[in-house]
Amino acid sequence: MPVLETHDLTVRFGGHVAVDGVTASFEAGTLTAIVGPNGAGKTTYFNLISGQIRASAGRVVLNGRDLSGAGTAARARAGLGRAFQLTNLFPNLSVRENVRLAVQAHAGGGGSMLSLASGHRDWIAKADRILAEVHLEAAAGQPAAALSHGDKRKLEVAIMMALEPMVYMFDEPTAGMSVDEVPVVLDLIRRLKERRDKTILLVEHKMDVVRSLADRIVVLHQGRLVADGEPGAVIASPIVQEAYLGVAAPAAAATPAAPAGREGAR
Ligand SMILES: Nc1ncnc2c1ncn2[C@@H]1O[C@H](COP(=O)(O)OP(=O)(O)OP(=O)(O)O)[C@@H](O)[C@H]1O
Repeated sequence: MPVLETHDLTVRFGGHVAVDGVTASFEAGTLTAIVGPNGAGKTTYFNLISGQIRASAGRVVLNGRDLSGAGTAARARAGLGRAFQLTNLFPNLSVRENVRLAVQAHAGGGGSMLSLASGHRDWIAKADRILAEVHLEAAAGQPAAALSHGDKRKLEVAIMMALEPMVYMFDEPTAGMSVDEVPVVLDLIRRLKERRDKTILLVEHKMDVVRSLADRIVVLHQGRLVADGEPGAVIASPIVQEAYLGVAAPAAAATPAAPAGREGAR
């Protein structure tokens, strides 16, 4: 059974259909890259899945459960994890405390004083394990606000890992990062993928990143799903060739809205 499904997912902004009847399903242990020209509807599709915006029509189903009427918090509790919202961080708390709070929230941290005390040790131990995984252990005692942009992103991934979602959604994970920070974040995503039990969705403009990480590519164009499949076949398809590589598509194919090679500007 797929972990996540969208059925005919659609949103209209005034007369503009930003996401138009997108039906797709995503299995555990797979990383799907969602690509398309600027304005194709990729971020809006993410917003519809995570509940940031309400669909005009269609459904979002997680593990067989229809979440279409649920808000963002309920969707997060149900197992949808979205990275890089930046609102997740407590800037004045330490890096470790930020992760510990997420571990505790996931554990449902209540109970007696005794269980709270032992729970607290376990939560910190788990927070430290996660910080080691994302290579932030050396910064554990620093306030979150003191971190570099790249390290903040790692901390956000750590917080998301602490919440143990079923689905990880990354919207341009390397945007705004320095050259030396990029491989660290990509390595994090690669290691999440290697666990084989998570469903990962990645919006990404850089085709080299997509090629190196994706098991599958979904192409959106003017809000519609226009290609979906194994990376080699999708990258070779006329619509992707034209949108990303500047090769003219046959007359029958739709014309992408963005100039060729636009992703290279990111
Ligand atoms: N809240 C909104 N109100 C009105 N129009 C919107 C809103 N959000 C997105 N849009 C429009 O919907 C379309 C899809 O936008 P979206 O940001 O999802 O595209 P994208 O594929 O993520 O683009 P990019 O690659 O540039 O980030 C665009 O035309 C955008 O202007």
